[in-house]
Order: sequence, then C-alpha cells, then structure tokens
Amino acid sequence: PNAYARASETAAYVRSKLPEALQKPKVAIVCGSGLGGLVDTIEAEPKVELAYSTIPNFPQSTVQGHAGNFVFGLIGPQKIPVALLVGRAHFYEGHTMDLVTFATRVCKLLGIGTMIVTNAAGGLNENYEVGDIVCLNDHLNLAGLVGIHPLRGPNIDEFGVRFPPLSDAYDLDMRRRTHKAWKKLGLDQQKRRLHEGVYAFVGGPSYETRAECRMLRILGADVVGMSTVPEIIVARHAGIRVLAFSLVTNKAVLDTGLRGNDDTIQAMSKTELDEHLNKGKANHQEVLEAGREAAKDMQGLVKQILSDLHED
Ligand SMILES: Nc1nc2ncn(CCNC(CO)CO)c2c(=O)[nH]1
Repeated sequence: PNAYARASETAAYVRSKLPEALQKPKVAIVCGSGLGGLVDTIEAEPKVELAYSTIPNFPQSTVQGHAGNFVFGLIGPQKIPVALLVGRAHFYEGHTMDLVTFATRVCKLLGIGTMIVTNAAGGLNENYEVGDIVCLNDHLNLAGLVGIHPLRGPNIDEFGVRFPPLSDAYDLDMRRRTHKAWKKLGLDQQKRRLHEGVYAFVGGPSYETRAECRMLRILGADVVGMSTVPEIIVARHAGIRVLAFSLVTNKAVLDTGLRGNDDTIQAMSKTELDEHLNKGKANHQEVLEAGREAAKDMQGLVKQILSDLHED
C-alpha cells in the first residue's frame, strides 16, 4: 500500500488511543537531538505517550538522544492540544525518505495544520555561537538536488500537487511571531541569540569535512544538519504551515587546517599537532549537551508562540 494508505491506517490507530480532549491537536512539535525536554511543557493530565515501536508503520529511531515517542497532551493555561514527536528517523540510519517523512504525513491525517520542527545543527555562520537558536527562513536540499527526495516517484494527490512550490516554505508570519515572542520573554536581554538563517541538509552520518563546510558557507548556508528538510518538504506538499529552529550545538570548522608543507609545523610536537586537530572536532555528546542546556529557552519560546497563536 502507498504512503497515503499506510499513513491513514496509522492515523486511525493513533486516534483510537486518544481521549476526546486530545483528539484534535492543531500543532505538532518535532523534537530534535537532545530537545526531548520539550515534553516537560506538557501538563500532567490528560497525556498519552505512544512508543514508536508500538505504532504500525512507524520507523524505529536508533539514535542516542532520540527517544522515539509520539506524545499527546495540553500545553499551558489555555490547554492547547499538541502532538510531540520526540525523536525522529534520519536518512543516515538507513531509513528511506518515505519513512523519514512518514510521521509528517500521519500528522496531516490527524488534522495538524502547523508543525514546529527543531533540530541540532552545526554553525557555519561565523557570527553564531554554540547555544544560539536559528529560526530557519530557507534551506539547501543538497540530497534532493541530486534526486534523493521524499516526493520522488508517483505523486500522492491526496496530500498535494505534483510540483509543489517551496519559495514560501518557512512561514513568514510564524517567523515574525517568533521574534516577537523572543522579545516578549526578554530572551533578547541575555547571551543566547536568535538569528534567521539557511539550513543545509546533508545526508550524514559523518560530519562534514573542512572543505565541505567552506563550500556550504559559500553556497549561502548558515547552519548544517542531517534532518528536517525532508519533513519540511512533505509538510509543505500537504499544506501544513511550518516553523523550524536549529539549535547551534557546535561551530563547524571552516579553516583549511595545517598543511604538511608548513615550515612552522615541522617543529611542532605530536601532542601539539593532535591538539590542533582536536579543536572544533564535532561529536555527538556535545550536540546532546548543548541541546539539554538550551531546552529551557527553546521550551519557553515554543510555549509563548503557541500561546500567542492561541490568542488570535
Ligand atoms: N558540523 C556539524 N555539526 C552538527 N551538529 C549537529 N548536527 C546535526 C547532526 N546531528 C546528528 C549527529 O549529532 C544526530 O542526528 C551537525 C552536523 O550535521 N554537522
């Protein structure tokens, strides 16, 4: 059966597990690496947590820091019904693009109209610091440009058109609301900054080389990561409004590094060489740590955006 049939089956299963109060979530929040803490913003009751392993057709998440739960609950005093995807399937795990974007299609069939997608990313823009948040306003779909694309193959008309436009993919009104919420929370008075920028999607799982980081920067990317873009494209195809945030968990290394023919390094000790090489080497533990650090502000921001949205 095609993705529509499978997503319909899964949506019916999920709905059957939800009490009346949680049946009609309008917003879904995708929690990126180490950002599972967003679940804490959900009130205690009523709350339903479905492990991906128990949901038919759902891909299993195999990455540390990606739990794998579909959580339904109410957020804030206005008791806004939301769905949280804690953990996502990544292309680098070996999942097909279909599976990577399956949860997005299930959200569509659950009646979700807005998705807030968060991820951890490497900072390419030299003005970014670890811990900064980047509200995405565009992306470079490197894999998609060479045909590794979630909409490749027969179009599923029930979701959307054959050739969807993406020039307005990152909802301008939602971005405006984000910057307004950031100020309203007084978050602009502290160290962590909120930027707007372009996300480069790479397949992974290896982190980029120095030359690839320089190339991505020249191509106009501000952050680089291994997720999000396939979900954004499938969400837009299905007419879901999207807002996406990258948390800068490490600064990508753009300098060329030392050259073997530099006279200066001939005199350097092995330890000094190793010190230089370890500087800026990306690793997953620092990604998760930065995620946990920023979770509080990210939670506050998402809650404020939802609250303001609910007011209107
Ligand atoms: N240079 C660089 N730094 C990064 N920090 C987080 N990510 C996103 C990838 N996250 C993976 C591995 O941490 C887990 O999904 C990246 C990345 O892709 N590149």
